Amino acid sequence: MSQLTELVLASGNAGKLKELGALLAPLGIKVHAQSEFAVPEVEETGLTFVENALLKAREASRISGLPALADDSGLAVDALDGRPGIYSARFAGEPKDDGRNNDKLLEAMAEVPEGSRGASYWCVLVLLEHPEDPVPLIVQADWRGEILAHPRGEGGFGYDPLFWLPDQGASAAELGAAEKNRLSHRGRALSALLLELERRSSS
Ligand SMILES: O=c1nc[nH]c2c1ncn2[C@H]1C[C@H](O)[C@@H](COP(=O)(O)OP(=O)(O)OP(=O)(O)O)O1
Ligand SMILES: [Mg+2]
Repeated sequence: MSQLTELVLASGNAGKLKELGALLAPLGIKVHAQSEFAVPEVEETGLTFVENALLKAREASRISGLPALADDSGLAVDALDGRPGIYSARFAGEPKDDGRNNDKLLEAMAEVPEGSRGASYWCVLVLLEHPEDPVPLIVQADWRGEILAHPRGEGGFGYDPLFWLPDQGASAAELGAAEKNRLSHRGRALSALLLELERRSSS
């Protein structure tokens, strides 16, 4: 890929925009929200994070005329056989709502004992140079934690108040923004994406 100086973030999620924007802006990459181009929310019909991220990136790139970065992510809970997974945003139905999703997760985990409450956040990032890009740059990363029995913290978004990090002694919603970005599935996926971009542009 030629030098990446400008892109559209193919997401309507304010939490993702904030986190990815904070990581990309210092690199001199001009980041546009897809709302600037009135990109509509695409139906996430894929069965994997990769497929859904591709759908979102392609639509945003097509409408904006810019390279597009999409994030499809979610929470896979061990005791729920990996649910809600790709359905994380719609776990409690439409319209999607973080509060109702968290309530539903607490309810689903009510009988699960301490020691069996492990879970992983997953983040897939897809970068398309243009809508017909045949070689999308694709990376994925996870973040291990445990599901709390009660919410803690005010930061982050989504399931963060229920995502406990034993090593930090904090929920994801109790971390500072920079610390979350350093540790998280999203922050680490973006590091991998930037490495791969670097490798491509220098070869
Ligand atoms: O760091 C995170 N902290 C908390 N929750 C998170 C995180 N990362 C993903 N999640 C949850 C939020 C949502 O329930 C689902 C993503 O769903 P996902 O379809 O990728 O995003 P979305 O619909 O909110 O926005 P969009 O598709 O426009 O990017 O996983
Ligand atoms: Mg979505």
